[in-house]
Amino acid sequence: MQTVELQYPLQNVEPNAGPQVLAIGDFDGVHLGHQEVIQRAVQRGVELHMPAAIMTFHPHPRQMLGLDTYTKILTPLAAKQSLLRQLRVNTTYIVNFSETFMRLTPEQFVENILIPLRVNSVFVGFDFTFGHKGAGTPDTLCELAKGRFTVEIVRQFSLHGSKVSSTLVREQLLRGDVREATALLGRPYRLRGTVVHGEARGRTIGFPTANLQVSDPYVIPANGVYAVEARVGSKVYGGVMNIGVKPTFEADLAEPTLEVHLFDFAQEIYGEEVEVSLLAYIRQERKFSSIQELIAQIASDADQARHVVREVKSVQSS
Ligand SMILES: Cc1cc2nc3c(=O)[nH]c(=O)nc-3n(C[C@H](O)[C@H](O)[C@H](O)COP(=O)(O)O)c2cc1C
Ligand SMILES: Nc1ncnc2c1ncn2[C@@H]1O[C@H](COP(=O)(O)OP(=O)(O)O)[C@@H](O)[C@H]1O
Repeated sequence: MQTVELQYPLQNVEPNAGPQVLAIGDFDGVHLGHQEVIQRAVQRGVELHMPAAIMTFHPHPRQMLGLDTYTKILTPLAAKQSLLRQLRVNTTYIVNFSETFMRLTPEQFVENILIPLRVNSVFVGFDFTFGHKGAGTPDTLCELAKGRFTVEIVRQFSLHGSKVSSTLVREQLLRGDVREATALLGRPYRLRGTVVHGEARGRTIGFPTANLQVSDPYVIPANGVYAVEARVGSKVYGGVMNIGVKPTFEADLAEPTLEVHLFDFAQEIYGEEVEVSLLAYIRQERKFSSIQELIAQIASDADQARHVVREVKSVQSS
């Protein structure tokens, strides 16, 4: 997959780039609804013998527009690119969501961006909006195409009776419902970060925990204990993660810490990148009246998490 960064006005579009199929959207989360739009575009590309491209925006438009609740993201750019590659997208256009780009009218977006890219068919979700203040809708896009490209509007994708959306995924994560988030995403929710030093207390209680400093402004799931899988280098380990403020030890931590105890693992990994997949929520974090009680509880959490990891592995291999 090639990645092309676009600045407005366009400069680096090859003048004789062939016609192509294009799916447009923010695609934060690359959830099942997004996957439907993307897969339909990819499929059409195959049928028409044309490359399939995705157009996405960076930074996230809602972030640029200062809508507070959306400053946290589900899939940072690198994760999104890797998912798009797996979906067999040929090109990803990353449009710099600048002040100038933000002010384009729907007509300018079509004439100055889509037409120069020689789009043959454009796929968008039913609730897609574009152009200054989101004035353009899928219907506007059909009108502005004036027969030069086709527009396919992908209808609402639902699961368990609800519209699959990035907002719903966020809500489920903030409630700790990672199983539902997994269902909506079509894969577990993943967080990437670097292992940093903590208080070096974990090893003294028999459960060393790799403290994760996340690499991007991720949506952090609800505080609590989770069964996880964690990729360290090229290997994946089962583990148990605590997201929280450690009330047993700390008076008032402002930000939750993310710490993972990896099963059957004994290496020093400070400074390394770890990618954690959240598999299941186990329990709320709480304050224990003694360290012994906390240790016993962590041991039981670890047993439960091992069970979940085994279950997930057996489903994957069946
Ligand atoms: C599975 C697991 C569950 C945990 N649950 C709690 C908890 O309920 N309450 C709490 O205060 N700390 C909890 N902790 C955090 C421990 O207090 C923490 O790992 C320990 O203090 C080590 O911290 P350090 O990495 O800074 O050395 C949990 C940790 C793990 C790995
Ligand atoms: N099974 C394990 N799971 C997580 N980290 C481990 C494990 N075994 C060794 N480590 C190492 O130990 C560190 C965690 O030890 P800990 O005593 O909790 O210290 P810290 O407070 O610095 O996190 C990890 O960052 C990692 O380098």
